[in-house]
Amino acid sequence: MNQSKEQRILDFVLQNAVRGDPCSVVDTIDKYCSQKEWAMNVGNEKGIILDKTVEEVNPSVALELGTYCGYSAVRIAQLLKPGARLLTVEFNPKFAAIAKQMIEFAGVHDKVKILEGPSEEIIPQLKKKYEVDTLDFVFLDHWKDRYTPDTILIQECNLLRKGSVLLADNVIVPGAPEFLNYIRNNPRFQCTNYPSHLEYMKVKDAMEKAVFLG
Ligand SMILES: Cc1ncnc2c1ncn2[C@@H]1O[C@H](/C=C/CNC(=O)c2cc(-c3ccc(F)cc3)cc(O)c2O)C[C@H]1O
Ligand SMILES: [Mg+2]
Repeated sequence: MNQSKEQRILDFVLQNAVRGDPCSVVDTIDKYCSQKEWAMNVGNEKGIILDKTVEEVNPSVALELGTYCGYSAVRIAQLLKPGARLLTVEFNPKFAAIAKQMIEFAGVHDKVKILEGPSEEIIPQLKKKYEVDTLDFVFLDHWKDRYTPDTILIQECNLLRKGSVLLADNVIVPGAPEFLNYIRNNPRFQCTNYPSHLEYMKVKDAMEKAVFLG
């Protein structure tokens, strides 16, 4: 049975990266996806924006929507303080299995929990089933038409506190126009746009940061 692209990315990491070294895992995925096969990892240019935001927030509890191969989960996890945790949501079991192996190889599995299922089912379970009080940081990188409904759902589930930070990938390409309209016109959020480029390409993209004002 021929391999998937995601399996080829994982195999390349297992053969070329350094076990237990998150940086080498991230760099190895970037090497593969820039030289061999493009894939929708946040990439290094937008990854630096992600890193700076995570360092600024220094979250105790972080949520990621759209794990995919685990690239951004590894980036986020390596920046977390002791005792802090990342919950990452992925509904494709094949991607979840790849990401699990990627995260374990990187040595950050004690900080990351992959929650398998659709975000609209997982988000309402965060408080009771996953013992979340509030979310300090949310990275949105799943289907772009889910950014708005899930941001609304997160608020309805009382998961944000004053100062919680949302960071959304791809607000230019593929684009999340409805989300930008919603979040920029919502007085409960303070928004900042970070122009960048699509991962591994010269195409313009951007990330949007939204701070919840309470
Ligand atoms: C609702 C829900 N719940 C749980 N997991 C969910 C979910 N929706 C998607 N997911 C999971 O997240 C991942 C999906 C991410 C969607 N991301 C994208 O579609 C995406 C697409 C591009 C892109 C840009 C230019 C092009 F020409 C082509 C593609 C670039 C990116 O950075 C992306 O994140 C995998 C999927 O199984
Ligand atoms: Mg993305």
